[in-house]
Amino acid sequence: MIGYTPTTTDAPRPESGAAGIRVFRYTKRALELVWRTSPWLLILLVLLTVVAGVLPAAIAYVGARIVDAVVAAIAIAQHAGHAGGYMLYRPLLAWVALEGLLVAAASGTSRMTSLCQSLLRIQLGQRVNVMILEKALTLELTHFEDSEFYDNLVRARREASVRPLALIMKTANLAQNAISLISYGALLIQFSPWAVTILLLAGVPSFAAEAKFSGQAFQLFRWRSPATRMQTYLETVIAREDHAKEVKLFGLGPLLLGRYRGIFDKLYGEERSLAIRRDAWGFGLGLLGVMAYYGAYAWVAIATVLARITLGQMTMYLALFRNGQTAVTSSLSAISGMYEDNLYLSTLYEYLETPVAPPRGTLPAGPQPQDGIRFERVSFTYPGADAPALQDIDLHIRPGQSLALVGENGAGKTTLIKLLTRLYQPTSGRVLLDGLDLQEWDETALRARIGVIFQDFARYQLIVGENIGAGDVRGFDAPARWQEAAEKGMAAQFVEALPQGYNTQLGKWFRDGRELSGGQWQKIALSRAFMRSEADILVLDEPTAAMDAGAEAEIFSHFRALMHNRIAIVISHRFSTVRMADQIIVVDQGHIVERGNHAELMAVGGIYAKLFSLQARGYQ
Ligand SMILES: Nc1ncnc2c1ncn2[C@@H]1O[C@H](COP(=O)(O)OP(=O)(O)OP(=O)(O)O)[C@@H](O)[C@H]1O
Repeated sequence: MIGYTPTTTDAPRPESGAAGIRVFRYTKRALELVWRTSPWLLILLVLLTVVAGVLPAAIAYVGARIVDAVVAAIAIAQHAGHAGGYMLYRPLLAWVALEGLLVAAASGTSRMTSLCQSLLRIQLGQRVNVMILEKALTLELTHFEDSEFYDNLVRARREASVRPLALIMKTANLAQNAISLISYGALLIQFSPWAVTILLLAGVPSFAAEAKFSGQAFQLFRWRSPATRMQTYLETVIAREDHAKEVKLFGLGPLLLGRYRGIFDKLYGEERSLAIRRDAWGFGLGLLGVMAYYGAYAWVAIATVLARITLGQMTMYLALFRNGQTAVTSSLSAISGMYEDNLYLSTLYEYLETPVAPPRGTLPAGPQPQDGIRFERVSFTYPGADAPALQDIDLHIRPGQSLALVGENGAGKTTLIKLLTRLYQPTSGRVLLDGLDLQEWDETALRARIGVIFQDFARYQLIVGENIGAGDVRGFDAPARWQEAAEKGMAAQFVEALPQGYNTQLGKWFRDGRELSGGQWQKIALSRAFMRSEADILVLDEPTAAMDAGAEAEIFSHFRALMHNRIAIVISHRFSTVRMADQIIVVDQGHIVERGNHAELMAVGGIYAKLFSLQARGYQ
C-alpha cells in the first residue's frame, strides 16, 4: 500500500484543549452573530425555550392530579355505586383533557423550535460564509501560500458555519433544562430536599468525563487537519475533469485511491479509539444515574406504602425524578457540547481575526511621470525559503521602452513581476514607479496602471465575454469593450466563430460549456490584459508559449504598435520574441547577469548569445 502517513509532525498536537482558549468565550459572540442575522427568530426562540422549559413540570403535575382523581373516583364509586354518574368522572376528564392540551402544546413548541432553527441555520450559514469570503478578499497572496493558514480557512469554512447555531441551540437547551429543573425542584423539594440533591449530583461525573473527551475530540480534529486536506485534494484529483486525462493515461487512479484509503485508516484508528473511550466512560458513569434513579424509586414507593404521599404524588415524583435526570444529563452534555462548539468557533475567529496589513499607500501619482519603473538593489526571499529568489536587482525602464526577461526555469523572472505588481514586498531595496515607492502608491491607482497576465492565468468558468472583461471590472459586462480587447488580443476571430460568440459558456463545470485549446485560452488571457486600456505598463509572462508561430509574430507586431509611450515587459523562452525588445535582461539564480539589446548581447557572446544560437540552430 502506498503510505502517506499523517504523522504527528504534520501538525504538532496542541496542548490540552482548554489551555489558551477561554471556554465559553465565544458564546457571547455567537449570540451577537445570531442577533444580527435575525433578531425576530432569536426572540421567538427564547420565548419557545421558556414555554418548553415549564411544560414538562406542568404535565407531571397534571398527571399526578389524574391519578389522584382516579383514586378518589374509585373510592366514591365503591361507596355510592354508580350513582355519581357523569359528575363522578367530570374532574378526572377535565384533568385528562388538560394534559392532552399541554402535550399538544409541547409538541407544537418543539415543531416551532425546529422550524426557527432550520431558518436560522440557513441564514447563518450564508452569513458566516460571506464573512469568511469577505475576509479572504482582504488577505495577501502570502496567506494563501501558508499551509497552516490555509488549514484554518478550510476548517473555518467546513465546520464553523454550522457551529454558531449549534452553540445557540445548546444555550437554549441549557436554559430550557434549567427552567425545567427549577420547576421540578420546586415540586420535588416538598418530598425531600435530599431528593433534589441526589438528582443534581448523579450527573456530575458524566459531565466531567464529557468535558474531557470534548477537548480531546477537538485536538484530534486539529491534528488531523493536514491529512484531511490531503484527502480533499486527492478527491479533487481523482474526480475532477481537469485531472482526469492524466489520471487515466498514467493509471494513477488505484495509486491515489490507495493513498486516500491509507489516510482514512490512520484517521479512523484515532477516531475509533476516542469514540470507544468516550462511550465506555459515558456508560460507566451513566450507571450512577440509573442507580440514583432506582434508589429514589424505592424510597418514593416506601413513602407511598407508609401513606406519607398519595399514589398520584408517587407517580408525579417518579416522573419528576426521571425527567429531572434526563434534564441534568442533557444540560451537562449541552455544556460539554458548548465547550466543543467554542473550541471550534475559536478557529473561525482565529481566521477572521488574521491580522492584515492596513492599506499601505495613499498617493495616486508619482513626482516624475516620465521616470517609469526602477528597481533599486531589490532582494526578495519567499516566506519560509532558505535562499533569496532575487538578489540585488537594479533595473530602469522608461515609458515607451520594452523589456524582455530571459533565464532558466526558476531563475526568478516571475518573482520579479510579482514584486513589480506589489503582490509581494521586497525583503530589501525598493521598487519605484514614476519616482514613488510602490508601497506608497494607492492600491487602486497602482492597479489601474498595470495590466498583467501570468503564465498560470485563471480560466474562469464563465462566458467568453466575462473571461475577457475580467481584466477591467468596469468593463466586465460591456460587450463593446470585450470585442475591442479581443481584437487586440487576437481572440476576436475564433470567438466570433463560436456558436454563441461572446456569450459562449467556457469550461466543463456548467451545462453546454465549451473547452478551448491552450492557445485559444492564451488569446483570451491576452485580450484580458488589453482590457486595461488605460494601463501604461503591460506585463506578459510567457504569453505566447501555447500559440502557433504565426499568431505569435502577429501579436508582437501588434503589441509594439499599441505600446507607444507605454512600458511593455515580456517573459519568454522564444528568442524570436525576445530579440525585438529594447532591453533584454538575463536572470540567473536570482541575479541579473547580462543586460543590453539583442545586438549588444550577441556581441558579448555570453549566456544570451549561447542560448540564442542554440535555439536558432534548432530552426535551421
Ligand atoms: N510562491 C512561492 N513560494 C516559494 N518559493 C517560490 C514561489 N514561487 C517561486 N518560488 C521559487 O522562487 C524561485 C524563482 O521562481 P520564479 O517563478 O520567479 O522563476 P521563473 O524564472 O519565472 O521560472 P519559469 O521560467 O519556470 O517560469 C524558484 O526557485 C522557485 O522555486
